[in-house]
Amino acid sequence: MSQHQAQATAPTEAPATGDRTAGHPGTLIGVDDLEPPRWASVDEQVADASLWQTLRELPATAAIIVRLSWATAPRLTLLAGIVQLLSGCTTAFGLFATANALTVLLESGPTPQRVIDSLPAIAVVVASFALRGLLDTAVSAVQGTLTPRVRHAAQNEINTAVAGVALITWEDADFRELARQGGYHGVLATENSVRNIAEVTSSLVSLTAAVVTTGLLSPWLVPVLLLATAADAWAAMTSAKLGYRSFLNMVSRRMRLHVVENLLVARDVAAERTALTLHDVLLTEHRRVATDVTNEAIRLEHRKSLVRLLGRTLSGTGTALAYIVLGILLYLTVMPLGLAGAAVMAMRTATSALNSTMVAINRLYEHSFYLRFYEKLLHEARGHHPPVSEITAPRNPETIRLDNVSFTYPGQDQPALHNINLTLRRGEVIALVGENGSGKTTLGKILTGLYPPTHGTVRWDDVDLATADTRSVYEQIAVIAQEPARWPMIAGTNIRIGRLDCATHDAAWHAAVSKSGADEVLNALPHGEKTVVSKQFRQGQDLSGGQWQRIGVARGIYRDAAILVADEPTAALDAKAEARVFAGLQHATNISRSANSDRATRTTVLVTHRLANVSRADRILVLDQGRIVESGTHQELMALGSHGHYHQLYSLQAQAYRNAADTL
Ligand SMILES: Nc1ncnc2c1ncn2[C@@H]1O[C@H](COP(=O)(O)OP(=O)(O)OP(=O)(O)O)[C@@H](O)[C@H]1O
Repeated sequence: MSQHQAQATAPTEAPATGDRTAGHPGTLIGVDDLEPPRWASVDEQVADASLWQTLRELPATAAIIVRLSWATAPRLTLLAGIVQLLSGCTTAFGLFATANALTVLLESGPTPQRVIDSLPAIAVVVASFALRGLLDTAVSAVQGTLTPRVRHAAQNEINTAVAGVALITWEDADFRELARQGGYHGVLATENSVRNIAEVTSSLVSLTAAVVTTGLLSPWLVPVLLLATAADAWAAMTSAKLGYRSFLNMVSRRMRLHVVENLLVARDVAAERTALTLHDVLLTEHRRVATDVTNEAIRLEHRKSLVRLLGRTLSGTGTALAYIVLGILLYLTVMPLGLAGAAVMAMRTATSALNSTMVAINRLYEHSFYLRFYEKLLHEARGHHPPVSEITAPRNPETIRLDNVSFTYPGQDQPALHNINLTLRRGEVIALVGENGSGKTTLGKILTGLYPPTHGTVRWDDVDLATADTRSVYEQIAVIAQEPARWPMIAGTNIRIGRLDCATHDAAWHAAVSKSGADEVLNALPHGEKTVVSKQFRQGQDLSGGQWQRIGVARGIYRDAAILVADEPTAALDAKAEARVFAGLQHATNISRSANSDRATRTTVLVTHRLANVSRADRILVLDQGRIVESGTHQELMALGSHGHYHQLYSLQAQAYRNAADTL
């Protein structure tokens, strides 16, 4: 039995109610090891890079942040840099001043006199501390203004890049996960990195001052101090690297957890979750994966503790060595006692500055990994933007022509469409029929330019859509989806969302709501079209499936587009509403839809299994396994006789109605 099977059949905490996943070969999802995303395997190379290689990349990380910060608020960035440097310089100055005061205090001679002699030096120390306090306040104020702006800019950059990707990109699960992780961890890392860079700058200045002071007092002390730091640096960076590697190892487990967590709370599966008594199954699966994740987190912490222990031991040895060297210098009278006091203080300051530098560099180093998500997401998203083109799609095209079009979904072996040749003419109502999975929805997306064909061309008049500006294409289309989007807004906006710039109650609005039957839905709502139709809000309410479908149809008609694809627009409608919608769509094809519309007619593509409704279509295309196998009017296709696909499908449906009528 494999380890995974063993995990699946013997979950760590099977509830008393019984573990229904235990009988599965594998897990609830069905496969245990979900393949990690592509970008995670690329990042493994990053996690395996040597410390030196990664250190060398830190300036590049800083550059990303400085660029972003500069682009967001150049003056504020400059100011942040200046106050941070000044604050570091003041610390350095304070250190020199303190060393000076100590040297005077510990010199030989009567104590009262030494105290009096050191007063000016002590005054300088006090002044430097006061200035440091002021500058620290300035640093916080500037940081507090800059950091949220940088985060906002980073989020905006990501949103803009992600919003612009071609529709087909969302078919790629790796990209979706990258968008989720990069959008969260990456943006958070930009904010944190701004702080870290500021910390690194200021602590490096203090560190330099402390090391220089120590070196001036005795150059022998510097190498041992640096040895202590190197050990700390190694420990901090090794532990960051371990953390990142563990994150990558757990990516697919966390994805699985995310899926199960969503299922536990998602409203759209709540009824089935309850009726199928899935709570225990989901909880078991969650516990099983969460146990793996927790064990890994514990293992990681143990490994990190070991690394830290080793680092501390080495760095403690380095510090001890520094004090031994100081003792030897005193013993050999190479260094007078007066200077030794200052040296101790400088060494303590240097150690603390080294520590804070290391902590800051380490944090920056940690965040640099997640900044990669940010950069990678930006890069990938921009790479998936449709090319910019000067060519615009024709308004209200006369013909839509598909030549030898084939289409395969990303990551699939079998094409969903094979070698389609087809011409649609303006004003036609075309019905796409065929069995489940025959390619109807896919064909609708290809001829509207939503998906690019894998082979072949789609032309609107003479313009190849592959060369056209996509926005100009999408402005010409309306899609009534099989399951229309349920926008979490008021009912009216749910209808107008495809043409928000239009007047509120024009002729197009009335046509859309009456042809779709959405008028009845709006009338039944407590606040009419102003009713919030989303349970995401406390005052919101939901609609039935059929009511949503009417809203979806109204939205499609209201869009007033040259090409309308209605994909199963009536699947959830009652018979009366269905007849009304089909009549409405047919009618909407042949009339001018709004007073200010310059289009005479539109092209309508109907995808449906309700064959009684397509008999009046101008042309019916029958698809089978991704190919058009028949084409013609209802009469022509019925004339092909009982061997014809359409004839068979139609007769089956008609027979079902006749049988039902006979039994009454
Ligand atoms: N997003 C997708 N990724 C991969 N394969 C897909 C995807 N969507 C559909 N397919 C596959 O492409 C083929 C055509 O699907 P399509 O949705 O176009 O069929 P359809 O005729 O509209 O089906 P139905 O009548 O059930 O709505 C099917 O084999 C389906 O499994």
